[in-house]
Amino acid sequence: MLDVATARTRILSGIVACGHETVPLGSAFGRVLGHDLLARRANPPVSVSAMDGYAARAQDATQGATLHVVAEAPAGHPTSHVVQPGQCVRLFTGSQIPAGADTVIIQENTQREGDKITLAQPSASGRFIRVQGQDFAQDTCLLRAGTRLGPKEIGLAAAGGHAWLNVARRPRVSVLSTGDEIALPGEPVREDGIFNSALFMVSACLQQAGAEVVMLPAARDTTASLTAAFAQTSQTDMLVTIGGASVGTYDLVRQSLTGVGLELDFWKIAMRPGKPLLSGHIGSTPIIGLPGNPVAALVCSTVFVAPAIQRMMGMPVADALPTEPAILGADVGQNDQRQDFLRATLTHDAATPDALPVATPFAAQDSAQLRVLAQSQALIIRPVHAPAAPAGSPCQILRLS
Ligand SMILES: Nc1nc2c(c(=O)[nH]1)N[C@H]1C(S)=C(S)[C@@H](COP(=O)(O)OP(=O)(O)OC[C@H]3O[C@@H](n4cnc5c(N)ncnc54)[C@H](O)[C@@H]3O)O[C@H]1N2
Ligand code: MOO
Repeated sequence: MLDVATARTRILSGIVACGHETVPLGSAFGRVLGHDLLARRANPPVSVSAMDGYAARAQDATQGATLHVVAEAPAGHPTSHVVQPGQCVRLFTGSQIPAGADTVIIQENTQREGDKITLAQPSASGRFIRVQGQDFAQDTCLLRAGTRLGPKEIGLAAAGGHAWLNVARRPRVSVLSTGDEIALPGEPVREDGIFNSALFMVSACLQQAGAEVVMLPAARDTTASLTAAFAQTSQTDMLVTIGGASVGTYDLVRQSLTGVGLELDFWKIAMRPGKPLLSGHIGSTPIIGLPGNPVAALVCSTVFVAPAIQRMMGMPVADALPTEPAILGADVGQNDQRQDFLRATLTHDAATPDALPVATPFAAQDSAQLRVLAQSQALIIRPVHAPAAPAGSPCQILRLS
């Protein structure tokens, strides 16, 4: 069976980036920048006050000095007055610093009487002034191509004067669950029926990665039903199936996909959970067949499918899994020929906050146990044939979001 690292590399190597489109800034959250973004102008565009107070010449702003208030310049209403010796201009946070002034005296440090202020403290040159371009100069590269746009990146793009952004098109991913026993939550369900947790869980994982997900109605365990469902997916950038991937008589996904032109890359990998994973393509469309056990479906989505979607959007995704070091919180036994991904909690020792997190595996590791999965913050990765390891040993983890 193929090892996990090779399977991931092979899946990612078959991914081609989607094209770009231009979207309004207000719709750009979560998207990935197509080009480097340069500042259209400096921020701040002129030197402004960081406080409510008075602009003056620092050499006049000595303790006990009295200055003449000659103008008022609210933010958005600059004055053309040039500050002369003995003068000051009343201004507010964000007001442009008038010519001639090089310091701001905060109003708490002044006593005002009519058009005169007396200073309780001196104010040095440059004090409380945000100089032009303090944040960034015009044409500074604010964000690199491939950056995912979260709230702070959106704010930076706005500050740089961008109303529209060139972003990667969101890959459209069809997600098809299979199985005669599967019912949608809320639907009338047979006594032996199983709610379709994997469809919603996998779809959420892929949406989090940036995909536009099309959830198809579940296919029955027949070649005819599966083939009819595949016919609905022609306008898709990727097809992800759930279930029917194993060796049972009614596990018909692989055969049915072959009937509609699947070129299989691999089927079955040395992974637990996730053994019957299938990868290939129909024409230029990547096809991933996830195992039906819902925990296996999510673990495989996290390890293989979400990074493939991120690569389609031009994000930098390494072939290697983004693992981190941790300390085992419980003894673990010897591993067999499948790389294990143990559901685990993560805790941090408050006494030694710089220490590695402690990853404690749940005793229950069945790949149908969604409650254990929901309580897990990470997967402990146990290499193939790893020897037994006691609590306190180093280990590698993959964080779950
Ligand atoms: N003889 C063998 N049996 C199995 C093997 C094997 O190697 N030899 N592999 C096991 C492994 S590992 C897995 S994982 C499962 C995967 O099987 P399938 O991909 O064929 O999945 P199904 O048989 O369709 O379903 C398995 C299990 O998951 C439930 N399920 C399916 N879809 C959903 C869904 N959308 N939401 C929630 N639950 C779902 C289904 O009811 C079954 O209980 O095969 C093992 N067997
Ligand atoms: O992938 Mo399966 O869940 O290993 O049992």
